[in-house]
Amino acid sequence: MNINIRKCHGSGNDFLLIDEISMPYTFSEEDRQNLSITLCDRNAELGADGILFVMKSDKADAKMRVFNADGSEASMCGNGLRCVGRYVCELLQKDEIRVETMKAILKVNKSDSIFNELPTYCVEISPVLFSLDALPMNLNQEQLVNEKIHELSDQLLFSAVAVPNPHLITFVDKEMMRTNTQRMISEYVNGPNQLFPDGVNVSFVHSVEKGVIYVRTFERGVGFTNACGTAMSASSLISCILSLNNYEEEIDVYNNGGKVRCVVHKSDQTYWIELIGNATYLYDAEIIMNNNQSSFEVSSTTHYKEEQIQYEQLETHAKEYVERILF
Ligand SMILES: N[C@@H](CCC[C@H](N)C(=O)O)C(=O)O
Repeated sequence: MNINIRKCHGSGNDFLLIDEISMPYTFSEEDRQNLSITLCDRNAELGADGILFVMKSDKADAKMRVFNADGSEASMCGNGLRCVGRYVCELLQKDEIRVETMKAILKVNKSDSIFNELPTYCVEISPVLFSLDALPMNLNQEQLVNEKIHELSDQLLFSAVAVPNPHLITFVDKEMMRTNTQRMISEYVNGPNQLFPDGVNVSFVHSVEKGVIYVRTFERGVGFTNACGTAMSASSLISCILSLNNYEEEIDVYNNGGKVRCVVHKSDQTYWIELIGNATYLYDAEIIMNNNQSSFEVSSTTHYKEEQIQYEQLETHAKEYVERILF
């Protein structure tokens, strides 16, 4: 089987995008799972945090399905949606589209550049659900906002929210950022455990100053990634609930792969978030899968060199900033 892929990233959270609109692939569910495990493997030639399958939709301009590197499917992916949004906008020659995702149809639009001339897209992150059943999280209460979970830590205060993929968020100081605590908690809640039967994305967040946070995420189905778009959106939301930031105002969110901007909207008790950031293409490749889908060869690649060079400037700026605030 020959497959064309486009390697792309949002804040260094990298994906292999496969276009099922223009190409007549007929993947089974098992194929999608196998492709994710084989192609995303960092020890093989491509490597990525996940695969974005772009498909036809009868309800929106396109449909996105997201598979993590371990072959599990996620209900949403904020950084991935920016990449899919750009791809579909260019395909349909539009500046604004709607994309069907597992649980919602979401708006994506081309936006003013976040840094120099970087291709920048704004995606809607919603619905926002605080009910623990939505994650799911097994705790004998309705919601969890800035509270201890004794099974995980006797010190940290956690918030749980689904956007609609599940997130566990804690605001910490610099010292805590430098410890192994996030890895230990993340591995526990993403292994066989009573609290999160389906696992959860775990973010440690440092509030730098009004309007600026730093977020590091251990992603369910992947491990530590450079950035997680839904996690940065959920963290911005919790920062507003905790009065560290303001609703309807821009929040700069630094991460290990760069920087995005979030705006948290609230009307009555309903929330939604705008996630604004780069959608960068790295290269196109044609790959040949072997028959049992456990290995592949790359037959040709074309690189988007200019975009990569441009992005490196934002990456350098973000790395220097993070180094300064944390160390
Ligand atoms: N990196 C993504 C989220 C991908 C899915 C996540 N690992 C999950 O299983 O929920 C993002 O940018 O939001």
